Amino acid sequence: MTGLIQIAAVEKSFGPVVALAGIDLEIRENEFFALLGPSGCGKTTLLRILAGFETPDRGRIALDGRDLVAMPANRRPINMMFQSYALFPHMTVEGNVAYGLEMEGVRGPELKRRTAEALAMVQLEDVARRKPHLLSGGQRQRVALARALVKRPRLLLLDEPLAALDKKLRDQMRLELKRLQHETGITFLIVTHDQEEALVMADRIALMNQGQIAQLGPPRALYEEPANRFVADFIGLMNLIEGRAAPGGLAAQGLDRVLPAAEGGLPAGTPASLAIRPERIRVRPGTPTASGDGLAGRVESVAYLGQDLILHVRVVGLARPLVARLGAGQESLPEMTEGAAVACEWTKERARLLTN
Ligand SMILES: Nc1ncnc2c1ncn2[C@@H]1O[C@H](COP(=O)(O)OP(=O)(O)OP(=O)(O)O)[C@@H](O)[C@H]1O
Repeated sequence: MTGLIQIAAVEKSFGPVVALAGIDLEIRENEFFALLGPSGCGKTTLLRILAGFETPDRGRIALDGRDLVAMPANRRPINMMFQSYALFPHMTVEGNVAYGLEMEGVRGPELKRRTAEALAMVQLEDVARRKPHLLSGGQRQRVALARALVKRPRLLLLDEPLAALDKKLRDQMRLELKRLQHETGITFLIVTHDQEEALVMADRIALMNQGQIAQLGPPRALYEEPANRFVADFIGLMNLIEGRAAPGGLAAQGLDRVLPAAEGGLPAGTPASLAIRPERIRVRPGTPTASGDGLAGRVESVAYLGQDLILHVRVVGLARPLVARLGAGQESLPEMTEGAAVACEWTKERARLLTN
């Protein structure tokens, strides 16, 4: 895949507030890209800069190698779908979708054909003559999508596109958005604070924190190989145990031993956190063997989540209980009750040492 958008050293402040503190990023042709991060991390600002609603203080942005910052918003081959959808209430669905094309001077059979195509793409042919207030939330969103896609932009910006929908519809629309991206071949850039949404939909994710990119990569890399504590904590559930790097793993604070972890080249003595996913922890009833690596603990709580069981295990000396996720098929489950003595273990390679 080739580069569509190049963002280099982009900075933006609002008075004393630094919204973007130096962003370098390439968005590729035909990819589904997610800007993910907590509220206030700068993702909407970056989206608005791409759309042309804000100007960066410093840095360069190019589309197909051409400077984008100097290009007026309405000349950019970029469309934006707003969180509020911003539909025209007095126009029909069809009218809303056709509007952008009419503004570009498209008329007659071509206007009809392209509008019909866009409506078919989001399965709204049946309600083409209705006004927006007679549509469900999901249908309104499809109109907004059709309106954004009909002009065939090179880049479609989506600002929290699923935020206004209920959970069931949201799950459905995730797949729908992915299908639309695939079918149209248009590059999608979505802004979301919902990590699950980003993991499910995106080809690549830029996880942002305080105006910077904390990690950029495919969902799997962010989940399996978080670059730092912030990423580990933000994506999925993660146990983080504080201590210092030591030969073989982490000399844990509050424990008189080294917990197994891949050292990742950290010199012994460096302050670090051991990161281990709940599904990587094995929990056995009973106490650890003297020679084993297991940590002795007591089950503090048990929660059934359909397929899985989430255990909180209190380990004397550790600041927080360990969270473990067990498949519901395991034989030892009947013994996992509150107060039960258990041993928690993991393979060295499954745990990583992270700094900052
Ligand atoms: N027009 C503005 N004037 C002043 N401050 C702003 C403006 N726009 C954004 N900010 C500030 O810049 C920072 C980044 O905001 P931004 O909206 O980009 O974050 P975000 O990650 O999209 O958050 P959210 O998910 O809450 O929208 C925040 O501290 C915000 O208050």
